[in-house]
Amino acid sequence: MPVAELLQRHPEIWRGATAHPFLTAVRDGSLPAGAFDTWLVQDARFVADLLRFQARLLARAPRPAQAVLAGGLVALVEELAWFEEQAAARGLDLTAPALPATAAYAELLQRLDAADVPVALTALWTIERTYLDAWTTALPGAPAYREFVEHWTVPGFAGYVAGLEAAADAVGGGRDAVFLDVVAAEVAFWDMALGDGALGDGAVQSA
Ligand SMILES: Cc1ncc(CN)c(N)n1
Repeated sequence: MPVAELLQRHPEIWRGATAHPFLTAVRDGSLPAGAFDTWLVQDARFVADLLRFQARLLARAPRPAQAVLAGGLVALVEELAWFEEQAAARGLDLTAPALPATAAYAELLQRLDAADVPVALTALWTIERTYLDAWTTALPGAPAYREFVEHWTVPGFAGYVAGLEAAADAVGGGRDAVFLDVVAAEVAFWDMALGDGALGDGAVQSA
């Protein structure tokens, strides 16, 4: 099954991850800066975890998937530098401990080291496709967050996600279980930033 079919097979959980209240609040400007900052610090940790996962996946990837994975690794290193700049500008401490959703996502990535390559590639495509579609939902972004929304919706990122899709399809990806695990981890990650009730009671449940 092509990986893109997974989106149609699981529309509700997909919508929960890509039209989350965190994203609509980024779009309309109602997201408190503190909730965004919590999310930003945790996402920097996630990117570091993803870089390690992807490096391990590249080491065992089939020849046709190497270029897209290697290109993605370089982009993640640049992304980490960008997070460091943003954190410095906002006065954030990137050494803050991982919150539970971040730690759980890191554990999922570690478990995927033991999964076969089609499953791991499906996971990586799901991670990046979810992120792309989520930030697309937040377009154009309220002025306070516009720079971030624009950063994660550039055509180059969409092209990278398309490359991952082709790599996953070429090895027969399209596995429901790992797709559902990753999307659940993405939902939990958005929820985490709203965990202190940043948008008021019931905001997370209304996803
Ligand atoms: C939680 C999450 N998921 C995905 C991405 C995309 N690299 C990210 N930065 N953070």
